[in-house]
Amino acid sequence: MINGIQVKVCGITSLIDAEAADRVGADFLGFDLNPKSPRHVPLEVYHNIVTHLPYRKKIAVMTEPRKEELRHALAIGFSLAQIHFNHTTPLEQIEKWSRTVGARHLWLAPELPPEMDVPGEWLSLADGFLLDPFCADENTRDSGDWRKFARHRETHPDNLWILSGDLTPDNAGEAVNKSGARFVDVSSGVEISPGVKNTAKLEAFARALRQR
Ligand SMILES: O=C(O)c1ccccc1NCC(=O)[C@H](O)[C@H](O)COP(=O)(O)O
Repeated sequence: MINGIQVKVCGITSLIDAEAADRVGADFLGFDLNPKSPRHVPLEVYHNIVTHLPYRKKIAVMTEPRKEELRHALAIGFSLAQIHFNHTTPLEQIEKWSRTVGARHLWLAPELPPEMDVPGEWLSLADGFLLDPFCADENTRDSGDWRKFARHRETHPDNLWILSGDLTPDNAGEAVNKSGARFVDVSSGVEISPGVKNTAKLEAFARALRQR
């Protein structure tokens, strides 16, 4: 927790990076299990890392997983699964993911078009939602997308709302202040290359949250 904000550092691929994230105050560490991701972490490496950091919450980051993959992730010690999926995914599929691990072990990270809100029928299926409120147009970022995050958080306080997507040391303070987020997720904004974190950027990110 940094200045009242919970932090997840995602895309951890090494013990060095896990320890650096831990030192700056990350509450959650995200491990990408998608083999196609440049941040993919093989399970042997994951096991080696968590042996040294057993007390941190570990998130399995997955893209539209099969039921068996999801079940396996929880069985080998991940605290919960974060599923990335397209907004057109049928409700029955999301219900299956939820039934497989239980809503309290599930975060959903839907790719939503800017004009689309999280559908009401998804809310009971997962504890948390990652909402990426950034949009291509810099000019509308301030007025539209921060409000979208804030609106979800205020309207549905029983869910955990996690601000994610393109957060950096430069924009984290403003992002939190304008969105009202109490939980942020950062990955590429604290890297020197995909899957390799940078201690100075992690420290700068933490400083931005402390000084906001
Ligand atoms: O990081 C990836 O390569 C990735 C690939 C496929 C699905 C999800 C992926 N990453 C998720 C995350 O890193 C974070 O949870 C989050 O979306 C923030 O990422 P960033 O915008 O890089 O801060």
